Amino acid sequence: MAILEVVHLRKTFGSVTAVEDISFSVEPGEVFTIIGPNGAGKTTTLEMIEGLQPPDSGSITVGGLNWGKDADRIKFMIGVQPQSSAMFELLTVRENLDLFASFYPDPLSVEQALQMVSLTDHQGKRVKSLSGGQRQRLAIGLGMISNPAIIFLDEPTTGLDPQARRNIWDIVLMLKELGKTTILTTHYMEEAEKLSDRVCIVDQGRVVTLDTPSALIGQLTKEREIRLSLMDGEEAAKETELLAQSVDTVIRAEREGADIRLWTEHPEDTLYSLFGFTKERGYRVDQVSIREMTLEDVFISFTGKEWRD
Ligand SMILES: Nc1ncnc2c1ncn2[C@@H]1O[C@H](COP(=O)(O)OP(=O)(O)OP(=O)(O)O)[C@@H](O)[C@H]1O
Repeated sequence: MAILEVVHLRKTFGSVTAVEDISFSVEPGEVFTIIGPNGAGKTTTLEMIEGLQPPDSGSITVGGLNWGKDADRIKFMIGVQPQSSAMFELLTVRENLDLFASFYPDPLSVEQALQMVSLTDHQGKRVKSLSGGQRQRLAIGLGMISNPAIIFLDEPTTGLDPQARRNIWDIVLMLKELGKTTILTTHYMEEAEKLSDRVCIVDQGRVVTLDTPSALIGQLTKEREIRLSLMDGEEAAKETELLAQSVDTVIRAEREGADIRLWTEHPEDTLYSLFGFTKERGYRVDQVSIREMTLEDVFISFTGKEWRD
């Protein structure tokens, strides 16, 4: 049974329709990621699920319960990573966790929470002196302190350096190992691709597609991009480009200086033909690569918008 079910959610603010029609369901233990352009309605959707905003219409079921009748029980089932403004800047990491733990009947021990978010060594530091990554880990620890079944992480890695982002990824993977359900939003495609069991792309308040990262990528055309760079300069590249354009398996080819890019559904056959030609001419190939499609290509294909990082 789904642990979270959202059916035909809609929310307007005056003349602005933030969420037009959003439906999805999440299975227990999944990492479910919502991505979308700015203003797509992600935060509004999360806030409705978290009980912070009432929807205009539609229904939300959390573990078989709904906000209208079972608000108190739902509050104990979900954990929300608070914005940093919800933390007490002058209290230490440990004191913040202690305080949040006191709100719940059966919280994790502070030691467990510290360990989960790798802050044991920093427990005596005041929040105001934490690094961005440590702050964000504390925010997740505060969201987890009630030992909820579902945790909501709204852009937990935005603005963090690559190492700090990886530390958060480790926490998400650990939550999965513990059997928790994670609802994530992110602006980093690589992160969505790596961590998510399923990805839901929303645009203009609607779900435009929803599936596993590999199924979403697999829906795209089978076209692959080959990049080839020749050591023998522009003239050699021009000739090779001309040859490439006459190869049956090549859909199109472009050249910039000594670099050639071409698109094909049959990379192996195409490379045989190209290498046959360069070998015959005695041209030396400096670099060759085949670019795989990524979630970013899926995003652009479904929303028609460039991704911003
Ligand atoms: N309280 C509000 N009052 C008026 N308009 C709002 C309010 N909250 C959100 N909106 C509008 O609703 C739309 C969706 O906003 P939302 O914050 O849900 O998008 P988002 O996908 O989370 O965007 P971002 O990636 O920029 O955080 C936007 O046009 C936004 O300006």
